[in-house]
Amino acid sequence: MEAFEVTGGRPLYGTTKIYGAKNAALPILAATVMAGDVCVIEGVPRLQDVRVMVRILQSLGAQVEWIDDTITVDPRPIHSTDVPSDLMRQMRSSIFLMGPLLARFGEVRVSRPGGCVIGQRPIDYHLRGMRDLGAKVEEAHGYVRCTANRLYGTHISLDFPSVGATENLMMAAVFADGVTVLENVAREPEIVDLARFLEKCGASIEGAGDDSIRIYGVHHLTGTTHQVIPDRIVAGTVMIAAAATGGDVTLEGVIPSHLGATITKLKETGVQVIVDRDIIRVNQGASRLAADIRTAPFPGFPTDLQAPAMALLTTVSGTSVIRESVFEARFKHVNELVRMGADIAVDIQTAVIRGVPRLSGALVEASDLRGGAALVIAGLMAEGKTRIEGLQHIDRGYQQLDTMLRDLGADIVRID
Ligand SMILES: CC(=O)N[C@H]1[C@@H](OP(=O)(O)OP(=O)(O)OC[C@H]2O[C@@H](n3ccc(=O)[nH]c3=O)[C@H](O)[C@@H]2O)O[C@H](CO)[C@@H](O)[C@@H]1O
Ligand SMILES: C=C(OP(=O)(O)O)C(=O)O
Repeated sequence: MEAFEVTGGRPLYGTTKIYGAKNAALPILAATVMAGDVCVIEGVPRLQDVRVMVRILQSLGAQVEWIDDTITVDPRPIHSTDVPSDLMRQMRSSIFLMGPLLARFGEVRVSRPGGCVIGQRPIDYHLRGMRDLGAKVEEAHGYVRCTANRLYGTHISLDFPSVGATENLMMAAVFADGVTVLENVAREPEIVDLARFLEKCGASIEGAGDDSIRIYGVHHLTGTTHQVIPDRIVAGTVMIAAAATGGDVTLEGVIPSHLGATITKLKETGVQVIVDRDIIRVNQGASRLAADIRTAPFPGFPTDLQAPAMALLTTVSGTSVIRESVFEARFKHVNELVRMGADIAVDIQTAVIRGVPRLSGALVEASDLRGGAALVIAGLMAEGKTRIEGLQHIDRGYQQLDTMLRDLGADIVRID
């Protein structure tokens, strides 16, 4: 079993370039199945989830070539609309095949998707939306089958601005007859990136990035070339790691407006953050103050940075409160942080963190992606050695996190 071994106490210093976003690349790769010609997707991170998406596309019949950070998909030979259930189970993003396959072929068969276990994560908004667009949705034996001769534009209002449902329904509506209006939708930058990709292929979409999106149905998409946006969650993780170790790190190739809430919270803890075009520099200031965080859909503080932020707050002076308002069970890292000496009390979706002078290295286990990143940050902060197991979770979303941190001066090795 692979593990990270981290010896804490070394501030991170230097410059790092942020690669493309997993949560943008995955829906865009799924959307290529709707294109009538070859699509070239650039800036794709080398991650386990992307490998799974490539295998799904290949299993459907697409020709896929992956060289460095560029994936070329020829969707024309696709002949299957049945997504293999062993691949469905490996990540949440497998659900993104539902909208595009239904839109192009009028049918799709999927099983329930996997992904981080951070709550129940139902797919009811996706299914209800497909029904509203005119699809017949049948669920049996753990599979969902959607069929439709045609999809029809309609008004859909989400109960909660779900990122995945917004993306899936936006894709499904691209070939629907007439106009589809999606309301109370998510506004995450990854949704805007997906809309930009679809528009380059010939889709007609207005309002992505706002809470209401209009999709004017078209009959055909072409191929295109598209560069995926930088990963704001990886950027935020590195910023928090720099602050937590009292270092001085410059991030290149970022979009600072995607990180507004993260920058604000870091500044509240006394960290100096300097923004200059596509560069962010994080420099640990003199004070390390407590902060209260409430996660929320974009532009609020991202739930994906809740766990890394909690690691940072374990050793600031004073008491911090984190309220996780997006997922009902996203505190699995708490017990592991406590194992390292943190003082954290959880009441349902609220965590109260009382700052302690220092963490101490321990054997801990990641049970989800961002919780795993939090344990790595805690290891960098702690006295002595920390061994982090459960790397399969971390590798789903961070491209060689150990190498990236080692290049910034961290003492971290991957051991078998
Ligand atoms: C691949 C990807 O992009 N993953 C991101 C995406 O996940 P994902 O798209 O799964 O997250 P959602 O925005 O859909 O989930 C938000 C909330 O809505 C609920 N919900 C969602 C759909 C549904 O049909 N019914 C329902 O009740 C969820 O259980 C959750 O409580 O957005 C999350 C919220 O920013 C991020 O943490 C994930 O990193
Ligand atoms: C929760 C995440 O991923 P997924 O939705 O793929 O499980 C994440 O990226 O933090």
